[in-house]
Amino acid sequence: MKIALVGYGKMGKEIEQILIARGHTISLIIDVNNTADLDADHLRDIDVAIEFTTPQTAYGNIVKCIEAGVPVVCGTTAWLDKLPEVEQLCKTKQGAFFYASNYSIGVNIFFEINRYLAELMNRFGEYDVTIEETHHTQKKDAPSGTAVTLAEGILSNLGRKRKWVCGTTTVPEELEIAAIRRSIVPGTHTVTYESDVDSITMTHTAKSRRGFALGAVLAAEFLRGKKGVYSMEDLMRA
Ligand SMILES: NC(=O)C1=CN([C@@H]2O[C@H](COP(=O)(O)OP(=O)(O)OC[C@H]3O[C@@H](n4cnc5c(N)ncnc54)[C@H](OP(=O)(O)O)[C@@H]3O)[C@@H](O)[C@H]2O)C=CC1
Ligand SMILES: O=C(O)C1=N[C@H](C(=O)O)C[C@H](O)C1
Repeated sequence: MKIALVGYGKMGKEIEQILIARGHTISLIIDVNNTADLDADHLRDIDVAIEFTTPQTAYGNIVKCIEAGVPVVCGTTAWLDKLPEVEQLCKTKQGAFFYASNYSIGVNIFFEINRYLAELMNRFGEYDVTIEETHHTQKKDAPSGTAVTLAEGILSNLGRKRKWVCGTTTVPEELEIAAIRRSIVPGTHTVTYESDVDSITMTHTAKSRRGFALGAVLAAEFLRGKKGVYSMEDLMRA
């Protein structure tokens, strides 16, 4: 496939290595210095654009690609208030869009266990639940997109929690997310259920960015030739 890499930071460079290893061609690289090149002319022969930039720039980049008729795989976090607009644009333009807060296969298995455990815990009110995420100090957003997805999985399955908060809370209906920034950690997420007598802890630890990058390339291969909006649940069940 001919790929446009939109964002050439830590993830853009990791994805480039996986693309080359899987025989794809990187036909266009857009970074902060050449955003004007993200237009229909430069995107003409591109099969899929892979977007990993910043919370402030992702939405604009996605719109430009979809308007140019190019399918987009996006991994950028903390812009999702605009997701309904992207979904609408996809319908209007017959476009294709794939989003995941985390492209690692292991995390997506973890998401499924998280939803199942939350449902099970409805019967056991003596357990309180919290989320903790740890990332490198260059990360721009908090909590992580992955922690938000974990929180949403708990909120939609565990009746006694109403909303998530980033930081500490003493309100029983609030789900606490602790966001820790430490050196070079690629991404660690822990869900803990705690009662007076014991605790249950589930942790996913990314050993590097390779798992995120591989998942994003698998998503690009999945999206080629499709129309509509997709997620890792579609990819994992394909
Ligand atoms: N879904 C997933 O699996 C994963 C998601 N992420 C998310 O992906 C995003 C990027 O992460 P990461 O690569 O680590 O971050 P980096 O900061 O390393 O890379 C982002 C890059 O985008 C560039 N950039 C800024 N503005 C634009 C623009 N308008 N167009 C194109 N490029 C631009 C930045 O340039 P400059 O630095 O010069 O401003 C930088 O090189 C984050 O939101 C992160 O949370 C990360 C890992 C996995
Ligand atoms: O910024 C990162 O590095 C990561 N961002 C994603 C997130 O916000 O969840 C995914 C992963 O944890 C790494």
